[in-house]
Amino acid sequence: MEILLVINPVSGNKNKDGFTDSAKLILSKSGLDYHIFKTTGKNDCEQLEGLIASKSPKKVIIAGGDGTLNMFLKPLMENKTKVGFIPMGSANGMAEELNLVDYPKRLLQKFLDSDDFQKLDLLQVNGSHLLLHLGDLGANANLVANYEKDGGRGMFTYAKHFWSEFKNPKSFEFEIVTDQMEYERKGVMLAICNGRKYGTGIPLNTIGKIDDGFFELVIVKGMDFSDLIKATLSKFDEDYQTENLETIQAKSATIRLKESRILQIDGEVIDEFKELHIKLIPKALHFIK
Ligand SMILES: Nc1ncnc2c1ncn2[C@@H]1O[C@H](COP(=O)(O)OP(=O)(O)OP(=O)(O)O)[C@@H](O)[C@H]1O
Repeated sequence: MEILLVINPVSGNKNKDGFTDSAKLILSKSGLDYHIFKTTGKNDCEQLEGLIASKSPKKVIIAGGDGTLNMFLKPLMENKTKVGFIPMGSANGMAEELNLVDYPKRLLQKFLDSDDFQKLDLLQVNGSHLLLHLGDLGANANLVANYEKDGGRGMFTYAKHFWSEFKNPKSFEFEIVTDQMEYERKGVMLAICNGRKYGTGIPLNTIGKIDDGFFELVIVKGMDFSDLIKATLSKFDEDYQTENLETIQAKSATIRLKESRILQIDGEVIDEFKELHIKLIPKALHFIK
């Protein structure tokens, strides 16, 4: 089979009926053999593994949020499948990173037409969780966890939790041992970056590249209102600098915390951890350009 189109019908609280109809039209016109798989929220990864095994699709194109793409990283990596991603989530950090800012229909057409691909690095955390874009411990992970627990959704709920977490973030101590150096540090947040920016466009570091064979640990030592303003404005100005950030580049690292903290990866809460072992897997995902 040529094309497997995966659609998360609930990501970003966006109705995908219109997109699904347009996609069927585009795929039929292309004359390519295709199948559409709508995720259900249950055993989706196993389902995709089954579809890859039975139908051997040349390309898998995923429409959803960053969490949807993350769910399928393992089989996509293991099968060296060519992947396209149509950002239709709430935060869309990957869209910022990979410049996927076109209309969904146009992105679909681009992925159908192109055979060119770029090999992206992935990070493996504690031997099992894969990270494509960004993860963190501390203030932002707490924000993601509280937002997920809250019955409400949308900007207002997000703003409420953002404010309660970031107005007075609590710092914590940790030790980092990379393939190069050892560090003892304290901060309100420790970010694990394969890329550079949050979905809001707020950059965490200026050196990260998603295919350079390195990842970056960014220690946010403190955060005040002027930092947030500077970070937001820096969307337009890459010269964002603050003494509150320290960037450590590595190929592998162990992080030891004094107390367990929540870890979020690509916008999804994973669990609480006291120790993290991070390893870069170079050129693991074949991403259609
Ligand atoms: N049909 C479905 N019903 C309920 N949940 C679903 C369904 N399909 C997938 N999911 C769940 O959706 C989550 C992934 O959503 P995703 O993160 O892509 O969207 P989002 O949170 O709206 O976007 P973003 O990550 O960009 O903020 C996974 O936890 C997955 O299990």
